[in-house]
Amino acid sequence: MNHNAWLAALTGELRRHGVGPDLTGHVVAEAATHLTESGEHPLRVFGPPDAYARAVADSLGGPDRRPPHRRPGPVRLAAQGITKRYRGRTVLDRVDLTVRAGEIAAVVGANGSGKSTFLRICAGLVSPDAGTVRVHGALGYCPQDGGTAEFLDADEHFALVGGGRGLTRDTARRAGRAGAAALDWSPPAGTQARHLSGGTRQKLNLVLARLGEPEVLLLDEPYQGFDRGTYLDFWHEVWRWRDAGKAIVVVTHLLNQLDRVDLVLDLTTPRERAA
Ligand SMILES: Nc1ncnc2c1ncn2[C@@H]1O[C@H](COP(=O)(O)OP(=O)(O)OP(=O)(O)O)[C@@H](O)[C@H]1O
Repeated sequence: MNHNAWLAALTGELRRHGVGPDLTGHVVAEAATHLTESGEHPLRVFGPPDAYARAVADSLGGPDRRPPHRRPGPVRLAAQGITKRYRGRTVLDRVDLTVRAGEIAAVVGANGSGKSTFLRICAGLVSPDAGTVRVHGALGYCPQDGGTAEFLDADEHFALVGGGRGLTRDTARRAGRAGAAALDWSPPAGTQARHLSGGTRQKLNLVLARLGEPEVLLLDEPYQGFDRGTYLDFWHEVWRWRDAGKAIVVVTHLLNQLDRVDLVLDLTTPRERAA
């Protein structure tokens, strides 16, 4: 089955599973972009179209809904009045978000609405033109892509990033391997990151973001390339972290019903909404 046949089958399966036309378009476009960029085979990355469509449908509120919301704790992330312009175009216009310990916030919006830019500003990687970000506690950031070093294997990543967070080599390796196991991944010793599939590199990114148990987690579409089982494992992990008192921000396209999270920041502009 080639890319186009797989994408056509995915479109049909998503509709058959009751996913609306807009979201189906988003999901198929995301998958197409990932396949074009990675050059990987769809069956290897996403599995059969029916299984992937079922995972997406589940994420929209099947039987596997989030557990009850616990009482949130102190403010961990406070972004106020965030404004960013690129080449005279306003990408973010006075955006506010406050996330407390024990809360999950989703950042949603159309392609190019500034979701990644907002997260990068919260992570301190990009300066806003106006506004402030205050983070209370350590911060872990999982980028949409990149973020791994081509010639290092998983254990070397754990040691390097863990070392930066005050963990010994052994502790970092144990924590990294436990995080990987929670995503159903056993990193092979000696396999450099450049030889991992796109989805597995994202698992590595996610595990690295969590090393040292930071209080605030910023996750930029971390599940791209995950198969269905890993995608569901991912949400169970996010809920576990939330219940352990972490403040979590997830950029996502897939959750327009958003019943798995506590807060939603929608960056769609009124003009885009009217279009
Ligand atoms: N460093 C940069 N220089 C110039 N323009 C940029 C830069 N970074 C982002 N942009 C522009 O800002 C806008 C928002 O980009 P961003 O990646 O934050 O959107 P997004 O909502 O995350 O998109 P997507 O859903 O496609 O991932 C886009 O028009 C993008 O081209």
